[in-house]
Amino acid sequence: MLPILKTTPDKINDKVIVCGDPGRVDKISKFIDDVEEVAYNREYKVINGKYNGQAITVVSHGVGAAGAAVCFEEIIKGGAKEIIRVGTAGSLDLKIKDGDIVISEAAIREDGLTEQLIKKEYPAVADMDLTRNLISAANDIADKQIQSGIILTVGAFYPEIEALPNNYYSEAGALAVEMEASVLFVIASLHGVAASGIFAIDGIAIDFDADSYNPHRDKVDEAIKNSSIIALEAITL
Ligand SMILES: O=P(O)(O)O[C@H]1O[C@H](CO)[C@@H](O)[C@H]1O
Ligand SMILES: O=c1cc[nH]c(=O)[nH]1
Repeated sequence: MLPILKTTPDKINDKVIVCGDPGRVDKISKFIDDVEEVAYNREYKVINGKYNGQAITVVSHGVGAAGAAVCFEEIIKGGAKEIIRVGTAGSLDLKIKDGDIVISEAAIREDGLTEQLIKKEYPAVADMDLTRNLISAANDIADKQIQSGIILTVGAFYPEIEALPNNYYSEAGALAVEMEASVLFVIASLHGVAASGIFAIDGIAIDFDADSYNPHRDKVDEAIKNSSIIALEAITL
């Protein structure tokens, strides 16, 4: 039993797409054949289906490191061998705008969780082959140029007395910020599982202004749709 996903290991396919929002699982399911809802417990919605004739699982992991880590550990226990995260992220580079797409080669471990699993010196890197597949599928599908590079994973979404470290890592060349990729890459690497990520940009997150954050716009939806198709192509190449 996978107690928090509330399903059994035989329901998890080798190829898994993960995303934060359970609603995005439904959107991705529109591109998949023979869709079967497997489980829906807490923020974790699990569906199975086929893409390019190959068995695929799609799972939501919610917002933030701790809940996502539970999902990643359980899908790997269930037998996942290749995992791609389809997410949204804020831009840390003024040349990368709303509706653009970023592919992650590695993630900075400001997630607040993975240091409880392994020392911070251990890198959070994406699998090279899956990342290459994403870049190649993106070049075939998207009509805009797609950037790939290092992204930032942070534990907090809303800053308080302390600011988010967005500007610091922007200066260091990070392309975008989100909240789960480093967790995925560390846990996947520790288990010898391949993982990568693709992100729809939903705003500029340099001098992050949480009050103006609004991912619910057509150009972001379009980038999420394209990212989903690119991920499905990449994982079945
Ligand atoms: O759109 P998702 O996949 O949830 O990704 C991003 O959006 C959420 C914040 O709104 C965080 O989970 C962040 O990583
Ligand atoms: O964590 C996130 C996700 C999307 N956009 C942001 O600015 N931050």
